[in-house]
Amino acid sequence: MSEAQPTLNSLAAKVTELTQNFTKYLEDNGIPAPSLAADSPTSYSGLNAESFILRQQLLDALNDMWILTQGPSESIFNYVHNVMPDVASLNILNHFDFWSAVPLDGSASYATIAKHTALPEEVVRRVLEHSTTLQIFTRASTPGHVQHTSRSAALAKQSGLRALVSTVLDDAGPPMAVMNEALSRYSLNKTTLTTDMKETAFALFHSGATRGGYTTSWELLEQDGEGEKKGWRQRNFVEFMRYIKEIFQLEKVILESYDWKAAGKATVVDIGGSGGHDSVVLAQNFPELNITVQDLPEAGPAFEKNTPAELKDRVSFMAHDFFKPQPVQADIYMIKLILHDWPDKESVQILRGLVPSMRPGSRVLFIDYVGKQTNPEGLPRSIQQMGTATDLRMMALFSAEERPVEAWKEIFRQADERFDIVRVEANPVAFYVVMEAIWRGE
Ligand SMILES: C[S@@+](CC[C@H](N)C(=O)[O-])C[C@H]1O[C@@H](n2cnc3c(N)ncnc32)[C@H](O)[C@@H]1O
Repeated sequence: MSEAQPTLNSLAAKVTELTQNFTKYLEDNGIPAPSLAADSPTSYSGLNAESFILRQQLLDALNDMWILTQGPSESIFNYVHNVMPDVASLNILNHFDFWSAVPLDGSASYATIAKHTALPEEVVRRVLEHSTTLQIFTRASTPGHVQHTSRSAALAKQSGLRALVSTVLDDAGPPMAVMNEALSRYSLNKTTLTTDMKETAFALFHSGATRGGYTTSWELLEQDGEGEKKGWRQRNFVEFMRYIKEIFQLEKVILESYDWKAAGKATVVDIGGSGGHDSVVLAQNFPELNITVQDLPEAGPAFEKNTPAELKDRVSFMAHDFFKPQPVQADIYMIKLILHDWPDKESVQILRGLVPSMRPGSRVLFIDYVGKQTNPEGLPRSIQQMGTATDLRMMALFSAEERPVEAWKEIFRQADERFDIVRVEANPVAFYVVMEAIWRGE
C-alpha cells in the first residue's frame, strides 16, 4: 500500500474544502442551490466543466466517507439490504404515478393516494414508509399524510425524469437482476461474452411466452400493451431520449457536430431518430435542411405530436428498419446513439444497410458515447461510473458494450473500406465522439 489511505477525518476535511469551492462557484455565478423542500430548483443550472468535475470529486469523497462511516462489512450489508427495496419502491411510485397524487404545495393522505393510484391503502402506506427514508416524499405534520420533497417534486415536475425512471428501472431493471444467470448459461468457461442476442439477460427474462416472447428491448418497447396502450414503452423511451438531450446539453453537440450552415440545402436522414427531437433542433437552426427521421413505427405518433407544424414540410417521419437497405438517397446520414445498442456484427450490418444509397461524397455523421475512457484514472470515479453503468446495461440488454474511439473506427472499417473517416472529435468529459465518414465508392 504505497498511497496514504484516507481516514474519516481526512475525508471530512476534503469534503469541507470541496464544498466551499463548489458553493463559491455557485454564489459567484448566481446559481441557486437546491434544497430538500418541494419548491427547490430541480437541478444546478449552468455548471461549467470545471465545476461539474468539482461536484463529482465531492461526491467521490462523500462516497468514501459513507463506506468508512459504516466499515467495510456493514457498508456491503446495508447496501445489499436496501438496494432492491430502493429500486422497487421508486419503480412503484413512478409506475402508479404517486407524483401527481400529492399536490406540490400541500399534502395528501394515504387514502387519497390509494384512490388516485388504485392500489390498496396498505401497499401505499408501506411503499411510502420506505421511500420517505430516501427523501422521496416526507411525512407531513398531519398524521397519515405525506408531502413532496425536492426529489419527489423533481419527478412530479419533469416528464423526462419520469420516463428515465421507467426506462432504466421498469424496462431494463428486471433483465439486469438476472445477468448472473445469463452469464452462467451462455458465457461460462468461454473466453469472450456471448454476442448472440438470443443469449442476453434481456432475452433470458423476456423470451418466454408468459413474458411476451421478446428477444430485444426494441420489441418490448414496440409491442408491449394492448389497444391504445400498445407502444407506451416506446413513447416513454422517446421522452427519455429527449430528456437525455436536455440534461447532457446535447443540443450543442448536435449543432456543432457538422458545418450545417455550409451544407446549405442538404438532405439528411436521421437514422433511428426517435421522435425527431434532434432533427427539430437542426431544422430550427438551419432553415435550408430537409430531414427524414427514420425509426420503428411506434415512434411515429410521438414524432407527429412533438414536431412543430411549421417544420413538417422539411422534417418528416418514415418507419424504417435500419437492418433493411436504406431507401432514401441523402447527402448526410446521421446515426446518433444507435450502434452502442448493438454487438459488432449487428453494428456492421446497420452500416452496410446504408451502402446501396451511398453516392460519391455522401457522408455518415456518427455520434455516440465514448463510454470507456482511454485514461479513466484521471476522472472522478462517479464520472467513470456513468460509463461503466451504461456499459453493463448494454451487456444485459444487447450483449453490446460502450466502446472506445478505436473500436468505433474498426466497425466502420469492417462494414466497408469505402467509408473514409475524415474527422474524429472526442471529448472525454462530454462522453461523446463525433466521426464523419465520406463515401469513397461509386
Ligand atoms: C438510443 S435510441 C437513439 C435515438 C436518437 N438517435 C437519439 O440520439 O436520441 C435508439 C433508437 O433506435 C431505434 N431502433 C431500434 N431498432 C431499430 C431498427 N431495427 N430500425 C430502426 N430504428 C430502430 C429505437 O426505436 C430508438 O429510437
